[in-house]
Amino acid sequence: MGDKSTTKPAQNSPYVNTDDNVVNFMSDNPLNRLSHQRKDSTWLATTMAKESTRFVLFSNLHPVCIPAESRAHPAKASPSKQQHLLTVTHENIKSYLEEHEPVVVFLGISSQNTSPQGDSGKRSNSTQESSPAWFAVDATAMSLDQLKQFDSRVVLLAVYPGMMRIEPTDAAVYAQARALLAWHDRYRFCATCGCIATVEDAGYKRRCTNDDCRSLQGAHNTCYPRVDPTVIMAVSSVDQSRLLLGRGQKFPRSMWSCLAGFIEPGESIEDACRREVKEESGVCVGQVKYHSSQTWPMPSSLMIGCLAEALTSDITVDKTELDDARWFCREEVQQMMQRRHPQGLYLPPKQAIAHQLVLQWLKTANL
Ligand SMILES: NC(=O)C1=CN([C@@H]2O[C@H](COP(=O)(O)OP(=O)(O)OC[C@H]3O[C@@H](n4cnc5c(N)ncnc54)[C@H](O)[C@@H]3O)[C@@H](O)[C@H]2O)C=CC1
Repeated sequence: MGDKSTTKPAQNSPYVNTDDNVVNFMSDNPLNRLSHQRKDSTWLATTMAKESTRFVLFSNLHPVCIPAESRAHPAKASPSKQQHLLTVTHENIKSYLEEHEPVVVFLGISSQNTSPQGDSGKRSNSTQESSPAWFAVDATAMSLDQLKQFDSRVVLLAVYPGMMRIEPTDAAVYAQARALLAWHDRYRFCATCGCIATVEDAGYKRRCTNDDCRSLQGAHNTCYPRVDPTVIMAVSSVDQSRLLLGRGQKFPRSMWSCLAGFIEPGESIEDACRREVKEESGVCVGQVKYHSSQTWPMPSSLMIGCLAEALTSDITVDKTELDDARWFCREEVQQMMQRRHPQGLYLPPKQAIAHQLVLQWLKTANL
């Protein structure tokens, strides 16, 4: 599906994915995950203890961040609201690890030129080593005062919209770490037999402690981190002149977005798009084309972004799912995109795949 050579749109389709490399926010992870090292406990222990190794911290699944101005080049700093993940050394958190034995997840090894930013200023000189390793730590048992001892400017970023403020260079690392820590937070017990399940494979597996448990035989999805595929689609009207947008019940009052929903077991992406749009808005959808994807670690979605064509136009809103749904003409969509809509209506920010799908629709709609 990700292979663009196999996803070329049909001739005469108005949808042409002009961006060969769609890189959404939280994509393009700069870390090499080195999955083959996850079972090597000796290597992991040695790597964790290295001076150059960096630990990112989460408290109640909120990332511990510092303002982006702390970059090495303040002149190029982003607006002050931007945040970096705080990183600390093994020396900084050794006693916390020993005392609390928190969940620790190995994230990967950074290459020298692409490592995420956001050092606390208190870590050791990592430039001596070309490829520092990165780990994520559940630091929930640390008080805010303890966290502030690493850096007095630390903040805990809320999930949404807080995480939109994470610097793009750190965003994929945040997503990887949060998705895994959120999984451990909810799956402490074996889903097959209910016994305690312990962390294995550097945080990428949980193992049931009951020797008779069926989850210990074969590949069991109860042992591995969840990824929940979720479709999100920009639905174009039959004549391509309008876009279908909806308002979720928990959305800010004036925000509209693409319709979205979880893929059900045994369902294709295309079928899920058609079902979700029909259920939520009553609109029938025909052609569905893949556009791009976005990890959405709240807690474990993989957003599969599509461009779709409606076959019908009458709308019947499912009020249990949506507050409202309606067609918007191109001019209105542009006004919403540029935040100059007369009624103050707007779209999700550029970090959300919904925004990118609408942008693509604006670029390619055949008007
Ligand atoms: N990145 C983006 O641009 C956007 C992301 N999203 C995300 O897409 C996801 C789905 O959107 P909505 O349907 O509007 O969410 P929602 O939160 O309104 O609906 C979720 C409901 O779906 C059901 N459900 C079915 N399978 C589920 C599963 N595997 N996990 C959790 N709930 C499941 C539950 O009843 C739940 O209440 C949400 O996580 C939302 O945050 C939604 C819109 C834009």
